[in-house]
Amino acid sequence: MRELLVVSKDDLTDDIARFLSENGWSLCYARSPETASKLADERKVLVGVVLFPTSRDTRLSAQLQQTVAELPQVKWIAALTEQMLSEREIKHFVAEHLYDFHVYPLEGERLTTVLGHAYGMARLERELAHHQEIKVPSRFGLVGESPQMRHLYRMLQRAAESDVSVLITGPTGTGKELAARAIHDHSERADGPYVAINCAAIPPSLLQSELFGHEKGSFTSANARKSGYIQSAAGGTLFLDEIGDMPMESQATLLRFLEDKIVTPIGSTRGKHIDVRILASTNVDLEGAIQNKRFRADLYYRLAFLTVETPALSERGKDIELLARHFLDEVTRDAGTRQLKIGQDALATLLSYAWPGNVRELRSVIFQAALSCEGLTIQASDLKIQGHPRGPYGAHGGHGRDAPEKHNGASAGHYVIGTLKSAREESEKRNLEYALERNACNITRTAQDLGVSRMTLYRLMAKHGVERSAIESSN
Ligand SMILES: Nc1ncnc2c1ncn2[C@@H]1O[C@H](COP(=O)(O)OP(=O)(O)OP(=O)(O)O)[C@@H](O)[C@H]1O
Repeated sequence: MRELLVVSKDDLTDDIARFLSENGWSLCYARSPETASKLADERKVLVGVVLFPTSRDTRLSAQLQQTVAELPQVKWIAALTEQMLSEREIKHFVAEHLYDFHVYPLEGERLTTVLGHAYGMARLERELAHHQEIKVPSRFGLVGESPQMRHLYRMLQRAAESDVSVLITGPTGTGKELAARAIHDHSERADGPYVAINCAAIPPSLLQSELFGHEKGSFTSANARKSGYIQSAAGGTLFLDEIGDMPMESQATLLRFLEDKIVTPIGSTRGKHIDVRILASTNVDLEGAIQNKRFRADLYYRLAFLTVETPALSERGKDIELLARHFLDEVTRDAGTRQLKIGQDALATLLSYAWPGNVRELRSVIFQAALSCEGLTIQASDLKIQGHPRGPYGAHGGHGRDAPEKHNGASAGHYVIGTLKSAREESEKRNLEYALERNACNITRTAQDLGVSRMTLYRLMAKHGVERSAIESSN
């Protein structure tokens, strides 16, 4: 049986319902956008019918349109009146959101033919989506085939085969953390623990005890004995992200540990041998930090037995397209958007942009575009990037980098509206962030809290550039 979601105030007439079930359709009804979204998720519905009222009911009609717009992964067929079809707003709605429409009165034969086509198309798209996922190749969990990435894979392989400390360098958002994980996963320690800590996120006064542990009573708030991250990573790998932010005091203790592999918790006199491999990463120039006496040279040499560099995205050429497709697959899978394509103009924009935020920025641009795109193809205008074209002199040079934001031609009158609008937008964003925080970033609960569907929540997050990870890590 094929699932058919029926969104309507009233049930289908008995004879139509019977005809549909005789033709292999199992009906489920939704009277509200929330139920429709729940059913579509739970039953993985591919096709839906929306029954508009036969006499004028603006409120109901708007609600039905909202339901359809919020479930773009479903192929919709609407039943409506001849009179509705003459309305401009409805024409737009039909063109943008529907697979097909059916003018009242409903006829079983005609309806099942259209439903059959819609179902066939939905299945085909799903299969293609599956193939496309496979087509984007990844190695070590990383996407990219450029010479720069091939070099990185060779270095990762070398790092995985040895057991020395590795320093991973590269600009922000280039995949240093993924690289660290890849080294661990392909090393002999893969079955052991992988513990990652961000040195910049732990207050300097706590880092020492977090890393090495402490005895009960060793300092005012040490109510109980606690083992540190190094000990939790015993037999595996400890990844120290943003090592450049490690305070000098902890640097000295870490250096001692790297020399003798003995951990002595704060307040203890007894050291313990721990077998752990250290990987570290930085996006600041450590050599400069050494010159400025903010980083110990001896620690640097201990950490950088091997160095692995993750390249800036702007140096990876066509990888940008591969990564964009990879993230499009990810958003389709996670947020249930329909299968989208990247248009030629959008691709040209992606390829010519300087990507100061690198892969992380590309991911967020693709997510935002996918969630806000109205049609089936992402256009350049869907990409929220401005002001950083690469210009004629290569990736980071040239005049393009600091190009002013696009002028929107706002007059004084527009400006007032603009400020009111931006105040509203700001408060929407704040509410969204608070709700996510209140609900520990759980999407279903946050959506319920705000009284919107999950899809709308994803759209709002994309619109305001709010990322779950940012909220989680600020807690
Ligand atoms: N080659 C890649 N293929 C697929 N996804 C990638 C790739 N590189 C980075 N990413 C994704 O980009 C985002 C940023 O990556 P990551 O956190 O590893 O960067 P980073 O260099 O450690 O950043 P930072 O310097 O800010 O700590 C993540 O979502 C990651 O999954």
